Amino acid sequence: MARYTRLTEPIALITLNNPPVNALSSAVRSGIVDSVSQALKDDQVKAVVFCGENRMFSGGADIKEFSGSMSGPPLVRMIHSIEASEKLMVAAIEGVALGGGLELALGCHYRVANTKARLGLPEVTLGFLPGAGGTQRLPRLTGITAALELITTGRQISAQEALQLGIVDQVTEGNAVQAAMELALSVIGQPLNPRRLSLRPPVWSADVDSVCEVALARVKQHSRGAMAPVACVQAVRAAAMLPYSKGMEKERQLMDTLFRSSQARALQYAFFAQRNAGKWSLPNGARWNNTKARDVQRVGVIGLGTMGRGIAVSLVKAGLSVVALESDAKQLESGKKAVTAMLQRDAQRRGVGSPLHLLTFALSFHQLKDVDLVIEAVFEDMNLKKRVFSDLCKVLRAGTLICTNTSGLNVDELAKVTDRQHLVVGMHFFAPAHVMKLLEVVYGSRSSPEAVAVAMALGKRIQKVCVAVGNCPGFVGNRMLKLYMDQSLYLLEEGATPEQVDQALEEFGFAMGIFKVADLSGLDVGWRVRKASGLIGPDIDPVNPSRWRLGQRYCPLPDMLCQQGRFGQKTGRGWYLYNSPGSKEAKPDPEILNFLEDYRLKYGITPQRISSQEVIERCAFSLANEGFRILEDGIAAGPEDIDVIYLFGYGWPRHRGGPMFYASQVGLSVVLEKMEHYHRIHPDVPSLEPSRLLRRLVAEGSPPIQQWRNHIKNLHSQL
Ligand SMILES: CC(C)(COP(=O)(O)OP(=O)(O)OC[C@H]1O[C@@H](n2cnc3c(N)ncnc32)[C@H](O)[C@@H]1OP(=O)(O)O)[C@@H](O)C(=O)NCCC(=O)NCCSC(=O)/C=C/CCCCCCCCCCCCC(=O)O
Repeated sequence: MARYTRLTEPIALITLNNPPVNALSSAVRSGIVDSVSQALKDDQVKAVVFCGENRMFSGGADIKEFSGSMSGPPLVRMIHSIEASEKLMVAAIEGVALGGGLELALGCHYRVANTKARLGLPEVTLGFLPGAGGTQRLPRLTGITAALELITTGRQISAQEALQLGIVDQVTEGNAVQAAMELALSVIGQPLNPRRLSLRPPVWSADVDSVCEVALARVKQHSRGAMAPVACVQAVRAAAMLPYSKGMEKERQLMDTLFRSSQARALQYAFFAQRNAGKWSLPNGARWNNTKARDVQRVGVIGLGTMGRGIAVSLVKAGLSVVALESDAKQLESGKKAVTAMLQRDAQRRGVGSPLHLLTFALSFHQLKDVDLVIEAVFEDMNLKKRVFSDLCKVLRAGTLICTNTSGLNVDELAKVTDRQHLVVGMHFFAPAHVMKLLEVVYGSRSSPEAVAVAMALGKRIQKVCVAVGNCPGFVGNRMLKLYMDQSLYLLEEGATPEQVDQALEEFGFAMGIFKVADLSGLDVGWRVRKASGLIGPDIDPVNPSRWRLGQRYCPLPDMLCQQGRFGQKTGRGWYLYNSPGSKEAKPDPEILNFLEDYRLKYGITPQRISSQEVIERCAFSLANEGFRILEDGIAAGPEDIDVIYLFGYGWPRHRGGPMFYASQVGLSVVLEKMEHYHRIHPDVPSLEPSRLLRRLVAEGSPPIQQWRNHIKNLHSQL
């Protein structure tokens, strides 16, 4: 777990050895403590170099240990004794030095990093702070402003930036261990006290208070309701005001509060859920580790509307060769301009060469004949997509995959018009596609495991967080979203205002309330979908539209807004009022309040006082309830996948883990009770009826979320 090597020079090498990321588990810490004591006992050893196996310094403390009882040598004490040692300690950083890994390096007297190394203190993303002295040592090296930024965001930096900030003493193109040894030999015998960061005075300056206030305002705005970033500011402020030992007391106090908090548990769950999503499995037993993905080099993108442009940009940025196709010359020209500009801007920002040579624009399907995979991103219209699919089959090679970028259309129905149903999968990108991290990879009933593997691998290559999901209307994300939207509309009918609902959701942690999101996306989008699905037709009275459609309660409010030309931000009016079309600042609109009052009067609805608690319960629990149905139906492999979709595609606050995790934290019996209560009051909303799986999990004693997969398996085997 930590290997001790006595080198011929007066140097000992301690190699952290805990693949894949050399996390500082209890065994690694024990190994380090033993190795350091061995070095200290050896009179010939004048210096110790720390490094990591496989050119990976350390990914930090072992996150898995946080959910159990912590044992082994405490990290804080271990690092302190390394720093206090009378022998020279040097960190040789390759790969990453993150969290406790960087804190260990900060305890060393010198730090050398390879140019490709990345350094950071990402603890805030796990719900706590760099609690092994990081909040006190880093500001003493970089000053308070840089330390605040790094610790409150968890941003990883390059070795070069670390050098500029004074975090490392030397950067080398070559082997960091070799460079660290050379540095050690050149400084052996020099006094160590100036190198011990804990001996440095507080980093006070006259503007500390204002700097911290600005940082506090920033973190409160960026991560609404998250405790850890606020605690990080408080801890760093202590480094500016207090001697090291007092600052460490403050760090410890704050850590004690955060460490077992529900937010920390949620964020650590999210960390593993995200990694777990890549380990996909299909109901037929095919899995990520028993299916090979063949290589994709050349991709066709059909349609250069908003989605197609974003997809093409993502592919090219990842080094793939792209043929982008449009149906008419004018659209092709405007798509070409937009994609080119996006790629050029990005290359400029990142200081890299333009990748435009990877991109070809085309008007004829024949130019797609050599591609390995096609992503169709035309308008969301089944007939149009079917036409494209059958035209494609005339020109593509036999083994070429056809993927459809759809937000909810039936992938099986599309596959049927092709000569290769096994090579058809859905790829549901989120807008803007070059920015949003989520990709739902949708397997149809005939999709081959290999096709899924290829789509998942391609998604990963373009740096998406990919989740494999089954085929049903809306897949996972939009199927759940519909119920969330329905509930928020019913709340308006019953007495709430858009700003009241949004405020409750934003206080819960969403970056934006659902009505603001709807205004941003455009209310006309859903209107078109409802028209296409037969919910709105010529038989509906536009003045007194029915609140009952296809056998259930229906809220016509959004349709009525669209009839007034209120499409959201783009028209300057939607659920909110905007200064001008396209402007982003949403203001409450008195017209909407009157409109809602008239509506309630017209339909004889007595407005109720709706509390924030009811908003959250009806929206969040409805999401989770549908999530349970999705699990029952086998559309998602586990609750973690659903949560990852909500975290990366729908703005669910990360410190609440995801809708399924939130339900598990609130308590499944509470969720069940609430759903029963709301269903009793609203029997005309069938989706409020508690799902079978929720009932079953409660009957089985509400097992922890990590065990739900087993219960689902049992449920399926009994069906
Ligand atoms: C950049 C990475 C390191 C690598 O990325 P990549 O190459 O893409 O690989 P991944 O797929 O992400 O990861 C590969 C596998 O490794 C697992 N992994 C990664 N990092 C860790 C880790 N740190 N611990 C455990 N496991 C890890 C990952 O899950 C993958 O596993 P698998 O293959 O899927 O099975 C990237 O992984 C990355 O960014 N990692 C996380 C980096 C990070 O966040 N580090 C910070 C960790 S936290 C930390 O270091 C904290 C330090 C201070 C702690 C002080 C403790 C004091 C305790 C005091 C307690 C006081 C309160 C007590 C009160 C009470 O008792 O009640």
